[in-house]
Order: sequence, then structure tokens, then C-alpha cells
Amino acid sequence: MAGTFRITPALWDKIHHFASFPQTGVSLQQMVLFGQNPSQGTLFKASHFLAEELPIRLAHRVKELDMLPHDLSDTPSINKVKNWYAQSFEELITFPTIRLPPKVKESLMTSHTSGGTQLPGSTPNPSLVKMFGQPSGSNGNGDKTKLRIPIERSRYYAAAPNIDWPPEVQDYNTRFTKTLENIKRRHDPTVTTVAQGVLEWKRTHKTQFIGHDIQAWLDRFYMSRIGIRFLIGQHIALNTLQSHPDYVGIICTNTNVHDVVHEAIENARFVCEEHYAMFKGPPVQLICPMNLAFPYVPGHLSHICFELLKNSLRAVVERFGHEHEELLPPIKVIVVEGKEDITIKISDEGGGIPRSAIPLIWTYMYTTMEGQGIDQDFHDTDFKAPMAGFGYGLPLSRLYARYFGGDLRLISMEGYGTDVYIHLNRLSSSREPLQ
Ligand SMILES: Nc1ncnc2c1ncn2[C@@H]1O[C@H](COP(=O)(O)OP(=O)(O)OP(=O)(O)O)[C@@H](O)[C@H]1O
Repeated sequence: MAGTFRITPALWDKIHHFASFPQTGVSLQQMVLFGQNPSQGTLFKASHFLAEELPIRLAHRVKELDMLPHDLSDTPSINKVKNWYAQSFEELITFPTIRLPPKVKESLMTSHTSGGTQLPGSTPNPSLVKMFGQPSGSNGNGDKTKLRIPIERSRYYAAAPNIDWPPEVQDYNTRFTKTLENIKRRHDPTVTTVAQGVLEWKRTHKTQFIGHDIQAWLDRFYMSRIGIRFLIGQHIALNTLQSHPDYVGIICTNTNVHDVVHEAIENARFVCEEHYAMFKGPPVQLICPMNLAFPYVPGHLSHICFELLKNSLRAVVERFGHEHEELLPPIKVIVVEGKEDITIKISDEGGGIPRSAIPLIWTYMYTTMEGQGIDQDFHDTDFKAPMAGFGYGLPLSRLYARYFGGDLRLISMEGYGTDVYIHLNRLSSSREPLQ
């Protein structure tokens, strides 16, 4: 039953063991190349990569959730989240492996270089190496250090040979995908529950502010969550969705920036109109080449744009009021493609932010929206789309931008307005920033 999970001493040992291995980052490019037209053999290799990598990432988080500064770990909500991570960890390390006929095993181990694509070798996971027969805890050179196994020995080639994969391979893929779906669902309310934990902590400690150490942990924790959910979401999509010429899992190889930004504008204006009971929200001008496209996760991009546009719309409405809708100054969105980056600039005339508040806007739970915030009884599974009030919009959007090697910057001109720059790395070769 949910909520009754307990971390046994034996499980703690495993968690500490796995947390002693480094996490292995992947890049968008690798995921695209790896997931193109996957066979059951390729999906099996991807399962294997995740079955090694996810427990390592989860173990790092459990350990950290248990050792947070200033007694934050003692709050009931943080404890709940820790148990979710530990339970998912346990499900993955106890996931039944399969015995493969030697010929199939050999096919999976063979280098098939057409396309030459591989996921990086994650640090060998002692509970899984039996499937491929790699020595436990070894770096492949015979010494028992925890070094990554040499890259030649650890490649999972996308181009798995063209053989008839036995039914047990497909069966394994189906079961593993189901397990990942359950895990993903379990962790849906993580952001709100952690936020709840920080609020509980603030209440107990009678403080309004979180220190640098907690802020840094939240950045690390949410960044890691983005990564874990990207890997899981990608795997589920590869295993369950019909193939589409523009999609590899949840990555759209041809993400049309104009379309995504346009949709975000419409959605943000809709929320603004509902919130302020306006007939028409402030106008938004979009200047963007219609055919500008690049590989990205459209969900990430629309999340970032939606959050920033909501901020700008709110600032404009709160500065000028909503009686004279036709007089509101437009928000300008300009999208430009450079060699390295695609940059989206969102400029509003909403009056800007005082310089003294600039360091605060990147902290979690800083908001100037009154009467909002997550209260004690907040049970929603994730943030719905209210106008504002959690104080998560900016810091989380920056993490999404950074996840694939981009960034988010804000420049305010107090008394006039704010410019926000979303930098998106169009080369898509940078690896996840994991810590
Ligand atoms: N374009 C802007 N103009 C003026 N102030 C802004 C702008 N963008 C952000 N801010 C200020 O920064 C604060 C934090 O923004 P952030 O997006 O992180 O949270 P929020 O909008 O208050 O809540 P939510 O998490 O629901 O988005 C806002 O409450 C607002 O005071």
C-alpha cells in the first residue's frame, strides 16, 4: 500500500553501494540517433542501459534526501518523497532478468556500426551484469575499481542485427516499460510534495527564506528529476508509440519553434484572460521564421515559454490595469537562429523588477503574487496552470533550458519592463548536467 514503504537496513546498504557509482549523462543527439527505428534488440539494450543507470541516479537522490541540511529531511513530505525514490530503486534492482540463448546474447554484444550509435556505457551495475556476463565491479581490465568500463566494452549499439528476436526479448521490454510507467506515475507529485516539505520546514523554523545550501540542493534535485523523467518518458514512448517521421520517442527532430511559441502564447493569454476576467489579454507579437526547426523536446520548450509569457502578461496587466484592454502595450517575442544557439527574447513593458529582488527571483517559492502558494492541504498531482503564485516558474524554466545545454537570462529595467532570453543549444550534443 502506498505510504507504508519502509527502507530496510539491507536496502540502505544497496542504496549506498549504488550511490557510490557516478551517474552517466546522455545528450539529445545520442538519444535521437539511438532511438531511430529501434528493433526489439535495440529496445532491449536501452532497457538494459536504464536498468543500470536509473538505480544509480535514484540512489544518489535517496542518499541526499536523507542528509539534507538544517533538518529538512525530517519533514513528513521530504520523507514521503525519499520513500518513493527508494521504492522505485528497489523495483528496478529486483526487476527479473532473463536468460538469453547464447546466440542472441552474442548478437546483442556484437558491434554493428551502421549508424555507429550507442548510448554511453553506464557504470556497470552488479545486479545486472549477469545478463551480459561482465565481471561485477570491474572496469573490464581486471582491477576492481569503480571506474567506468572502457568504452569499447560497454557500447550498446543501436544497429542491433537484423535477426528474429525471440519472444522473451519483447516480453522483457513490455514488462520493463510497465514498471517504468508505474515509477513515473508514483513520482508525478514530487515537485509539489518537495515544495510542501520546504514549506513545512519554513513553518517550523519560522523563516521566510531558504539558504543557499537548500536552494542549491533544490536545483540539483529538480535537474536530476528532469533527467530521470526524460529518460523514462523517452523509453516509454519508444516502446509504446507508433513511429512518426518527425519523432524519436518524445524528441521531435523537427520542432518548429514558431508553432511551439505560438501555442504557448495562446495558452498563456487564455490563462491570463480567465484569471483577470478580461475579454482580451495583452497583445503578443511574435517575430520568428516560420520554418525554423531543430531537434528538441517540444514539451520542455512550451513549458518554458508558457511560464515566461504568463509572467510578462501578469506584469503588463498589473501595471496598466485591465479596464482599457486596447491600450495595453504589446509583449514582443523575437526568435533568432545563430550558429550555436536559437535565442528567444521575450520583452514586456510590465515595469520590470527592482534590482534588489533580482537574486530572489531565481529562488524557489519566491513570488509577489499574494494569497497563492501551496498550502497545507495541497494535494494536486502537479502544477496546474494558475496565473502565478508558486514561485517555481523562473527557476524551473531555467533548469529545463539548461538541461539540454541552453540557459535562461533575465534583464530588468525597473520602471519600464523586463527582457528574458531563452538560449537553446541547437547543436544538441551537450550531455545532461548531472551532479
Ligand atoms: N516579466 C516580469 N516582470 C515583472 N516581474 C516579474 C517578471 N517575471 C517574474 N517576475 C517576478 O518574479 C517573481 C517570481 O517569478 P516566478 O515565475 O518564479 O514565480 P511566479 O510567477 O510568482 O509563480 P509561478 O511559479 O506560478 O510561475 C514573480 O512573482 C514576479 O514578482
